[in-house]
Amino acid sequence: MEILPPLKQSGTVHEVVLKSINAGRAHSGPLASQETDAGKMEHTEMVKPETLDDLIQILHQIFESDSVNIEEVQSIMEAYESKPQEWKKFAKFDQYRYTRNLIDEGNGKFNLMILCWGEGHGSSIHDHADSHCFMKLLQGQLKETLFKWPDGKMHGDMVQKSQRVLQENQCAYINDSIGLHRVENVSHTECAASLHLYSPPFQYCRTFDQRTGHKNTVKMTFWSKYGERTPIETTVSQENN
Ligand SMILES: N[C@@H](CS(=O)O)C(=O)O
Ligand SMILES: [Fe+2]
Repeated sequence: MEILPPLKQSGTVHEVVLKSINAGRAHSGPLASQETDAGKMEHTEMVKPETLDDLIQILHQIFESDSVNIEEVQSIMEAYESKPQEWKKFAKFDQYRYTRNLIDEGNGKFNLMILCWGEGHGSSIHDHADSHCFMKLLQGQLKETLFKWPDGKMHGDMVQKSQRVLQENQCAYINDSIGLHRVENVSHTECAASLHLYSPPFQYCRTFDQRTGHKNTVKMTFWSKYGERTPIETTVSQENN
């Protein structure tokens, strides 16, 4: 089994220092980096989001900028300690499939949503439409299996690159250059909830048949938006992938 590629390729040592949100923010925004004498140790001061609302506010600030620092977003999302009472109003489960529940449209820069996974629920193998995808575990565990893009002259199953189990509060990252993935709640007794941030937002993605590598474009819909069930007439049969 292979470890997922590091997000940061440089030789710089990166240290994240958590600050309380009340301790005041650096002028440059939620995260400020500085080099030491050696020029190798990079210290990062980061505001720790105390609540989900804090986290959303910080994400809005970060995404005001045109360039996204993947590590920064991942660290901020990981630093939020999941408290179910803060997000349970968005977490709506379905008996048959995982649900996608929109929380925030991030000023058009990102979509933030909670995905609710019942026992045994999973996604098909899919891409992320050239967007950044951050996925933080709010409750339970999820298994993520990473696949290579099919190369057209495939014989047999799609090639699996790695597999890992994400634990509560961990935040994973994927984009199309890293590969494709499938996410599953393999537990037969526990449900799971995950917080996903996609930037830029997207409505369509492609799903892949594990045996043949054949792909399909699917429209992704929301089971609920801002805590309200999406009206039935606007939901199509394909609720998710
Ligand atoms: N990317 C999937 C969820 S997951 O399996 O990462 C979605 O947005 O529905
Ligand atoms: Fe995904």
